[in-house]
Amino acid sequence: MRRMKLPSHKTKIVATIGPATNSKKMIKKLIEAGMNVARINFSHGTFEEHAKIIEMVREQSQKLDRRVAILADLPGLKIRVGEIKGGYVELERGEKVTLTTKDIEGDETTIPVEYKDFPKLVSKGDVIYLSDGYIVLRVEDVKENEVEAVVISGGKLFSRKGINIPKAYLPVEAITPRDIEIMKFAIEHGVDAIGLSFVGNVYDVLKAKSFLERNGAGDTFVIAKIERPDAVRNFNEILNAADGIMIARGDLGVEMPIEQLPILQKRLIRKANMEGKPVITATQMLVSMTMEKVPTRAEVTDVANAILDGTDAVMLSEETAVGKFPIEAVEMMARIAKVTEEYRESFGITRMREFLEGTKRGTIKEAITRSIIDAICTIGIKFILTPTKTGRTARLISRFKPKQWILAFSTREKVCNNLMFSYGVYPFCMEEGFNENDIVRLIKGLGLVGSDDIVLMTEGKPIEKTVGTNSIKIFQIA
Ligand SMILES: Nc1ncnc2c1ncn2[C@@H]1O[C@H](COP(=O)(O)OP(=O)(O)OP(=O)(O)O)[C@@H](O)[C@H]1O
Ligand SMILES: CC(=O)C(=O)O
Ligand SMILES: [K+]
Ligand SMILES: [Mg+2]
Repeated sequence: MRRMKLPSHKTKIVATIGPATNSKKMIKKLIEAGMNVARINFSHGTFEEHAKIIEMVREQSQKLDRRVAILADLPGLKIRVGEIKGGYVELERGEKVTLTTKDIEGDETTIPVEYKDFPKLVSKGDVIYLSDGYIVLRVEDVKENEVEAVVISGGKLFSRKGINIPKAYLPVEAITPRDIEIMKFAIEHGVDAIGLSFVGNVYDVLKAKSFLERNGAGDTFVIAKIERPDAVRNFNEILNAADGIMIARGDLGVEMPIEQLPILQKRLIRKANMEGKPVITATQMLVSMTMEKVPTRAEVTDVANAILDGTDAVMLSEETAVGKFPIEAVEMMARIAKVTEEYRESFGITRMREFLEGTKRGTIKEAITRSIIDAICTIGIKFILTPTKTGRTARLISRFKPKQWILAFSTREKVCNNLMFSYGVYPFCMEEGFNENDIVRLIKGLGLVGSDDIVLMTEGKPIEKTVGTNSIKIFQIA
């Protein structure tokens, strides 16, 4: 009998693949260390490189028999610095620099900006943030093709770093022509999920969703990245339309007063949890591990707190894309998750019940998933088994963060992959027409259950006008 071992952590780990990890060997190690979602940041690299990464992730995931979802993160409206001679320049306080829209190689005095209308976005006195706010400039003069500025806070500026002008009104659509090209590429390569950067309102999400649908990829997840104040203001509608959200703290921490981030993170996670939509907490979680083998105490605590806030997934960016210790960073997250999750039960269920208390969410699935929680608090249940068409039932159970694994069974590969964004859900891809006996046979065969174990299974028996999950049963394995 093949004995299967479930992962040691229920929190999902998203790792960005970059120059430090884009080889078969490193991808294999990332998966073994606990990576559940491979993120490709389309702001960097070429389609050729991206295609190779996708192929390697699929191949290694199959070889190791460990499911990994692929998230294509679009560049969106982010304005960026162009190429700089030698990779970076050192900007010093008080120096004058010219930001030009001409396509040149940058140096100490002239920095190229990859956005033609850049001078139209700023006026004298405006503050410009480079590299996630690490470097600050003030505008002195605006010309047709360039902006003169003075350095208020200096540092090393690397090629292709981001530019934020928090006050600027961006007149362009959140989904750029380049994003459309990338979505086409993503569809061709069967990517599971799209990360929509800088969404401002629900229409940005709906546009992306309808583009995917029109191109036969309506089952691709759309993760709305919350990284500007508009998105916070319009959060409820965005959440409603998106399949999941990412708290993109990098840009968010520049676009909004940074001290508001902790409370905002908690509020957004709570709302996403209540709707049963997966939420990823992103950026700088273990950033010191880009250079060091051991993270700071503050970083370890940040990961643990995000988990206690109710995040489904935690994300690594430069730590795994360009860092010196990518594997150690994933292993570190897995360790923090494992230990923290043991303490969350008293938090998770009680808290979610409190949140939902008094909210009338009159759907059958809502009632069913709430009663599952009653059941698992009453009797020792080994697993929650959920056959699912769209993954929705599994996600609604996942929001309570039960201590039992939620084993989800679906015939659709994409549905299974996208359950890799949800806390505590372990998906199995099944043959068309599978039934409840097939599920029991499978988990018995894998050694996940033995005789006398009690399991809970959700069911969807069509009756009258009702389709989808409409009942639960609790039974003992023979
Ligand atoms: N594929 C890559 N090639 C080169 N550098 C990369 C790559 N991926 C990430 N990086 C580096 O790691 C840093 C952090 O990664 P991250 O994915 O958060 O990107 P970002 O540029 O901050 O943008 P975004 O806000 O669009 O996600 C980047 O700024 C870049 O320096
Ligand atoms: C991930 C990302 O885009 C950010 O933190 O800004
Ligand atoms: K991006
Ligand atoms: Mg961002």
